Amino acid sequence: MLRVQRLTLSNRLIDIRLTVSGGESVHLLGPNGAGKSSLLLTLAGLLQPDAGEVSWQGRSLDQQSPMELAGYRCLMEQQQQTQFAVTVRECLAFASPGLTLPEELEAALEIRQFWSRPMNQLSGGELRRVQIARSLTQIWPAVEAGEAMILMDEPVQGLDFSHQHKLCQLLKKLTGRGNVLVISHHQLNLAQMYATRICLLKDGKLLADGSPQQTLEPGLLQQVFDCQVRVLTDTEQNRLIQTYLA
Ligand SMILES: Nc1ncnc2c1ncn2[C@@H]1O[C@H](COP(=O)(O)OP(=O)(O)OP(=O)(O)O)[C@@H](O)[C@H]1O
Repeated sequence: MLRVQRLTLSNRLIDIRLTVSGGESVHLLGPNGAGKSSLLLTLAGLLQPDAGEVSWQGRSLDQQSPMELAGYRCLMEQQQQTQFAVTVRECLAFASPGLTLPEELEAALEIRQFWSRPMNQLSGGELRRVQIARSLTQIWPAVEAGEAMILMDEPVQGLDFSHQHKLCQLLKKLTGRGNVLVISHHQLNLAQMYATRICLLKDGKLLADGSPQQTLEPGLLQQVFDCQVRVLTDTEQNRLIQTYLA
């Protein structure tokens, strides 16, 4: 279980409280600058809060060495620069020496076709798929055991429609094993399809935390995004579809 108590980080995060149990998939939504990346970095133990605490399985991250954290927690950051001409194979081998790419990662991310290509010659979406694979392979034993904390900052950015869904289906499968997922992005439709919970952030504050039905609600979305949002329901699938009204 991931637990966040009264987390404050300058004016970027204000009194955030959050508990995420194994098997939950929490999607962070909010406008640019809301605090999603700051929250993910703090959950990962990479940013030290001014106040409050992040704990995993009852132990504060402060009590854990970088080595221990690296065994069960991954963070795929939003901006990942690749200046080096290492191949995809070398990049993955560096992240997880001796590990062959798990078949279920390949099925969703389809990166073997780039195996011998230099990282700095991939397209934006291709590179993102490799970066997702690298993040997950780094902690693969914990993922397989259902004991991982998977943090992803806008992993769907740049992915085509099909790979967005393949990634979300993969993550759903992984949380089904008991792993914790906290992911940020800007796709309301993906959130309604794949989130078990949605957290709406604005100006560093957690404005709402609940199921897709509770949070993808026109009044709340208007408050968060400062624009009118119409929420449509696909009655055949019993799914919500959100549409922005100009
Ligand atoms: N290194 C930093 N030092 C100080 N302030 C920062 C830093 N990085 C981001 N901020 C500020 O913190 C606030 C939250 O930024 P953050 O990157 O967490 O937002 P976000 O919700 O992830 O935004 P986006 O959707 O644009 O990625 C913003 O006001 C931003 O300008």
